[in-house]
Amino acid sequence: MKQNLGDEIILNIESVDSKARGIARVDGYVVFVPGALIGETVTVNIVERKKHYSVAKIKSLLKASPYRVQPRCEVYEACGGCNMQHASYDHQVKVKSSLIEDAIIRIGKWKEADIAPVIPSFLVWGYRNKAIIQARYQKGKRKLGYFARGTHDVVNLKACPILDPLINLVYANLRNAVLQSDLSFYDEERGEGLIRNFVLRSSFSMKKILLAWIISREPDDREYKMISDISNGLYKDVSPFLGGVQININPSKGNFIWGSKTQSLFGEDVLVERFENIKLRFGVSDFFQVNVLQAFRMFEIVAELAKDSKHVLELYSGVGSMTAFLASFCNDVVAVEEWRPAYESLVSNMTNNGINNVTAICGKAEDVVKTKVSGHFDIVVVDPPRTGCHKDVLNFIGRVISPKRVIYVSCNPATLARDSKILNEYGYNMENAMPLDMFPQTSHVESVVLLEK
Ligand SMILES: C[S@@+](CC[C@H](N)C(=O)[O-])C[C@H]1O[C@@H](n2cnc3c(N)ncnc32)[C@H](O)[C@@H]1O
Repeated sequence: MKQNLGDEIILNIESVDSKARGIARVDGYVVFVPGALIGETVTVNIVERKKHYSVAKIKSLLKASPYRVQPRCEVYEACGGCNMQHASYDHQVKVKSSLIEDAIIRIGKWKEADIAPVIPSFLVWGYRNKAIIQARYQKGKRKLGYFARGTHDVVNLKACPILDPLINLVYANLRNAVLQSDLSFYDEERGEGLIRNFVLRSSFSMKKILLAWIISREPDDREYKMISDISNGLYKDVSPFLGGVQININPSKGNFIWGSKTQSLFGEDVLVERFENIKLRFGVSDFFQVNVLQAFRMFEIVAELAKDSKHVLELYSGVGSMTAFLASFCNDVVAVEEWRPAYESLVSNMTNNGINNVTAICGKAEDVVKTKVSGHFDIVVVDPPRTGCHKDVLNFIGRVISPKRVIYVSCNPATLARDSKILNEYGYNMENAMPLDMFPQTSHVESVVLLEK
């Protein structure tokens, strides 16, 4: 049935998609309803019409799901950060199980995959160790917060309930001080204004925070003094939690956060996270799993799966968190990481932990495998970003080194399904998939998949 913009209709929600949008069908035509849960009956208005689907906004709930709960965050409706706070945590976990099953079976075309239920997170609030706060000048006002869903409009944010409470503490003090100053915020349209972002990272085990000011140009003397004064004030207010403060200059027009020039204002320029006897350092721009307790659980799962292997190739290794676990179970590990600061942390993490069976290589996995990696590997472990593995990486694994086993760690079920299908063409079968909830209150889901020849 054709719907027009603004039409009011009643829908029954059949399922939920990977963006946590309820899905309803009207005469075979799909309607996405953000914020609706499975089993709900809703009155909606059509707000977007495309050739094959529509998007609708809930006007009223005629039948609410028993799993519907009051979102904890006061800006939840507008903010682009979380999309599942309106569902109970048990229900979120069930939805994620069906999302991963759907990706593996529908996109990946795996008929006999053994998919375990999602392992819930230890913490469901206050777990996230990283915040990227946007500072923007919009409609004549300075705003500090997250982007609204699907736009670059900033939603003013005072605190975020999924963040480590220590980050919220530092951010609250920072926010007050910055808004009291007259420092200018970045205007995306004009490419003017000084402050672009604040990045706050935390170490869960050491109770420390790193703060980076991302600014669009060299500050003048007055601006530099204000940044130093605010940072020093913060240092006094939230001591002993603030480990260090840095300034990064990013003059580019794009969305990438980091510029090439970083200067330390004071304190440390790395954090240390500890798990039993392993200590891992990471810099403010390095990748580090955002939910640390759940991440360590995942590394143990990966190391257990890899434990009978002698020679391991690990691609997309970051600062070496998983590498340290793999190295303790296997004879040797070749670890590849593209981002130079993370590679440097990887090298020092291995040395500092007395791990001497890891060869670290800095470069893009798709290039490194063609030029710097050779020899026999029993297992390849990959943990790529959301975009998945480069096709040359999959080709190298499947055709060139052809290990008996591949462990694929993924934060995106769609690219996992796509890549595992390609590996299937190279003769790998999916032995099992173990999803974990690394991102409570959102529809993201992490998985560890074992593929074997
Ligand atoms: C999802 S993280 C995994 C890191 C690590 N396994 C962990 O759990 O901490 C992906 C890592 O791959 C790196 N990366 C992204 N693209 C890459 C590429 N083409 N080649 C090598 N590394 C890449 C990123 O810098 C990041 O450190």
